[in-house]
Amino acid sequence: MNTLKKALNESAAMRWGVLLLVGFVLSVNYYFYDAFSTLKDLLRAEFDFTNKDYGLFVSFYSVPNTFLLMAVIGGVILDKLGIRRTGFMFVFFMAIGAVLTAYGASDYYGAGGIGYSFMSSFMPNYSPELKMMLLGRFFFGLGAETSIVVISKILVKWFKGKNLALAFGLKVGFGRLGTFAALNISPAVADKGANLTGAIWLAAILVCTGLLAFIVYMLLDAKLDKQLEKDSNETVTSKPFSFRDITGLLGNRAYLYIALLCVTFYSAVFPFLAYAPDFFADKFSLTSVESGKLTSLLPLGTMFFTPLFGWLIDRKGKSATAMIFGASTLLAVHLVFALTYFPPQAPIILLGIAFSLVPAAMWPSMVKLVDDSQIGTAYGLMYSIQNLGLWGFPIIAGSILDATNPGNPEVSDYTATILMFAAVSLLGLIFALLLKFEDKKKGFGVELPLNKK
Ligand SMILES: NCCCC[C@H](N)C(=O)NCC(=O)O
Repeated sequence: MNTLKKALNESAAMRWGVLLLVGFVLSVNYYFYDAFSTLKDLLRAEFDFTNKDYGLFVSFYSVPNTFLLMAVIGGVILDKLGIRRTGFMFVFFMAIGAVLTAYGASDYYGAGGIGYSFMSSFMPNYSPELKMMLLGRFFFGLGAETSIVVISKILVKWFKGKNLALAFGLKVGFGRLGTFAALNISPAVADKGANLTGAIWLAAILVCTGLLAFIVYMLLDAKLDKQLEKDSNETVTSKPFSFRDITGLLGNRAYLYIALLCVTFYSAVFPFLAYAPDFFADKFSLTSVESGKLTSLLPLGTMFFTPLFGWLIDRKGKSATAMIFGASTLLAVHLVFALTYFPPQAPIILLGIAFSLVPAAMWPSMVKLVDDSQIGTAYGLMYSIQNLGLWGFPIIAGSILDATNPGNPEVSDYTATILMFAAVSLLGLIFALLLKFEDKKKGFGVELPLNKK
């Protein structure tokens, strides 16, 4: 930099302001993802959604990221086109997807609005409403996952060398804030079905305001680049992308174990969360507002615990042990949910601890396993692998639920479904143990404090 003026990222106020802006984009992303879990019964009543239809809707988020490898490709595009253009494009996709989903659930569309007859013309087993909502969820997912990768890169740009780990922990906290808000606001706005479309439109409008927030961020980003005398194309990697980068990563056993822990652990949490309000409502005879509030204890706890555990792991290390502890707690909680009528508050708090420990330990551990030049590809690949689980398990859960509750009753027995989540958690525990053994054997230093590489 050849100017005496302080660059924007040198100002703490600016850095935390940027975190607030992009944190908001992440919050609305998570809000939309989770806004439907408390509406599951209302979707059944209004649009005749079976459990499998609902599972399909949840899972469509992951279709572009898994089958089109969009999270990996998004990472490569990010390195080529830079933060502003990639971020705008993918947050825009998120907004389009959210609006299409809300449109699919709207009265105007249901009364034969634009696209209704086309959506009625194929696959008659799926309603035109479901098909339009699936299309929306597809675009939303396409934009949402890569926008998380973009936000990670933004944090590195502004916070590298200045509380980066804390910034990452707070970033997860912003995501959980979105989930917490969705679980409380969505059922209240839906008002037992009197305003179902209003609740979905609210979620879509929030995503659109996220796009506005991102545009404001772009102005700051451009100013910072100008100050740092970068060209308008921003930082780009000179190294061309090669598929050998991916095979190389998968050949690293420690990376493979952490990716497999990622897919199994998150598959036993996010798809579970999509069913949790309905599960609690059915098992403990709660209203949708009460079960939404109960489920929201989970993101509420993780909002505070994740930055705290991140801060501890930075200083004390023990990441692999933290992942083992988190995965075993998840397994115990699912067994309690499936097999007992133990009051759910305590297990939910334990689940919150597990759901803070594993993310706080897992994501930063990557710097111990792969070279800095491969971090983007490593995260992108891990997201794509993770999305395979986020795609498959909501459908599997819905299918098990349909099979064990013939006739799509209002109150369902979730025992077999939750036992399936327990089995997935057990796999996660096995991968966490394998990671610890591999780290011990090869000496990556996963157990060491993060600031000592
Ligand atoms: N919004 C729900 C899906 C987010 C998935 C994302 N790839 C992820 O893993 N985020 C990390 C986290 O702990 O939320």
